[in-house]
Amino acid sequence: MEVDTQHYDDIIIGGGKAGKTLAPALVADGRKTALVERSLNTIGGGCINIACIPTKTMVASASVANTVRNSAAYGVKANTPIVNLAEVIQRKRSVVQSAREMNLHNLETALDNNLIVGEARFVAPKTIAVTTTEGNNRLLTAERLFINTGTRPLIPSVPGLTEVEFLTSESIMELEYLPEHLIVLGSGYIGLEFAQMFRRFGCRVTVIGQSEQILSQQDPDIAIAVQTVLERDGIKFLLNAKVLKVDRTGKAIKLQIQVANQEIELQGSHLLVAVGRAPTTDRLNLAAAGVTTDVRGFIVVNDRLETNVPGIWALGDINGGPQYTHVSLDDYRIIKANLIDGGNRNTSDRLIPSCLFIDPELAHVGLTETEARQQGYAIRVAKLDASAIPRAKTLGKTDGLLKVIVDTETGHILGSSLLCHEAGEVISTVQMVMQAQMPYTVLRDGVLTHPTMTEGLNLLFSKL
Ligand SMILES: Cc1cc2nc3c(=O)[nH]c(=O)nc-3n(C[C@H](O)[C@H](O)[C@H](O)COP(=O)(O)OP(=O)(O)OC[C@H]3O[C@@H](n4cnc5c(N)ncnc54)[C@H](O)[C@@H]3O)c2cc1C
Ligand SMILES: NC(=O)c1ccc[n+]([C@@H]2O[C@H](COP(=O)([O-])OP(=O)(O)OC[C@H]3O[C@@H](n4cnc5c(N)ncnc54)[C@H](O)[C@@H]3O)[C@@H](O)[C@H]2O)c1
Repeated sequence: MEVDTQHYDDIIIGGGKAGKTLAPALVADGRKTALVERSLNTIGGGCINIACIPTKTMVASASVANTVRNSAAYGVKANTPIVNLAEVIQRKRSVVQSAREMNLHNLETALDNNLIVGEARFVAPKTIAVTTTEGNNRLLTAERLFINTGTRPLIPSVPGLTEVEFLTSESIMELEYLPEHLIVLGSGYIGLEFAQMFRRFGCRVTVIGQSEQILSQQDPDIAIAVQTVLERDGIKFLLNAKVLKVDRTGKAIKLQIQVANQEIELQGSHLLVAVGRAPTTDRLNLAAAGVTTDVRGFIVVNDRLETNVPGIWALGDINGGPQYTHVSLDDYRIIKANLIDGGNRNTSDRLIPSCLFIDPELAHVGLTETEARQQGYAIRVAKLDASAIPRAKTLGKTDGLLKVIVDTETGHILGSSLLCHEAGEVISTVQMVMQAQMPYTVLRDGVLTHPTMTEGLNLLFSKL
């Protein structure tokens, strides 16, 4: 078989947020660069195709359904909303399609023929083999390689699970009809976003969590506040639960579950599995490159994102760091600073915010109260009910709890969790004050526009 071999300065394997942003930067730096992406349907990476953008597009539809359903409270009469899931999915597809086309255009402009569409695997330390989607076998070698291949849904080993047709975060976004009763396995980010979305579309929803608390990394008071809000929407929770067996009987999926000391049976029409993400390293043949992975299969890197093999870096979810698009983007910035701009950046100096896109949103930055205490800080904690914020009252969006943790000695903010309308936006203000290492009094006394959700920070910090 004839194999075409080409040499590059740099090869990027996988075009997630980091990889697709790095490619044009390397080209602009004068490097002969190739980017290998698995298929034309995945151009642009997970975020735009199967993750952040499609989910938030569908969350927007769920929010409209909810607004219409509750319109009478605002003095506006509307009929009960009818959700046409096929049309919701069509809207999602069109948002994804336009993002993918833009990404393809950008990559082709930057890389020309060096955007290679096919799955890559290592055959030697600095050599990868790619069978392109057109069926050509290519060998590519490079001085430097950047791995940015992301993750896929983790499927737990539950007896019977693989014999029933279950949903993942990808297939649930292709359903054409609303589930009658959606069971969600996993009470983390993906589980909760889909649970509320489908509840607001009009489905019965039950969430199964293995711990006593949902969102296990959050403080208990915040996790309970989130659960309360979701229960008010009509979502049922089974916590401290272990699924023992899954079966299908006719159209129903039947779960045998141990909850505390009791064994119960739960039946639903659909089952979504959302218990975390697995790295896509298994098909990369990293052994041929000598790249080390951890026990879960994520690539081990140092704080400059270097693997154990000189000249090979790993960026984004695949390196085992926090799984967010903005972290993957910052991984790109670290590489650019160190390899292009002559700087010296690492992962240790960055503050990473996050936002769970339920309604109200839950945004977080820095340490939780539990973490601050574990790390030995002397702290002051303030909490504010979202209903105290004037803007929340005007909008009729008074659910939520805002919390901040401050270092008693320095007055610096150590962390904050905001469960309120537009929390994902408001948290950036807290983050900037933290990054600037300003005292919390800046947010207590700063003149903030009235009436905005951010103004709630005046009230929150006044409680300290
Ligand atoms: C349902 C869902 C919702 C999410 N919502 C949010 C959110 O709202 N905000 C947020 O910040 N994060 C969110 N995330 C997390 C976010 O999507 C990821 O952290 C982010 O996409 C990681 O990007 P990455 O750079 O690691 O690579 P990815 O975006 O995962 O891209 C990796 C690319 O590599 C390609 N690839 C894999 N193997 C190969 C190979 N062997 N050869 C060639 N190409 C290969 C893949 O096709 C893919 O295109 C969400 C995740 C999910 C699953
Ligand atoms: N808005 C956002 O930024 C956003 C949205 C979705 C996903 N993400 C990212 O994607 C990552 C993956 O999301 P996820 O929800 O799959 O993972 P997760 O880690 O957020 O939550 C997984 C949950 O499943 C539970 N679990 C694990 N095994 C289980 C089992 N066998 N039975 C029942 N429960 C089990 C865990 O205790 C955990 O609560 C997130 O951690 C986040 O970084 C971000």
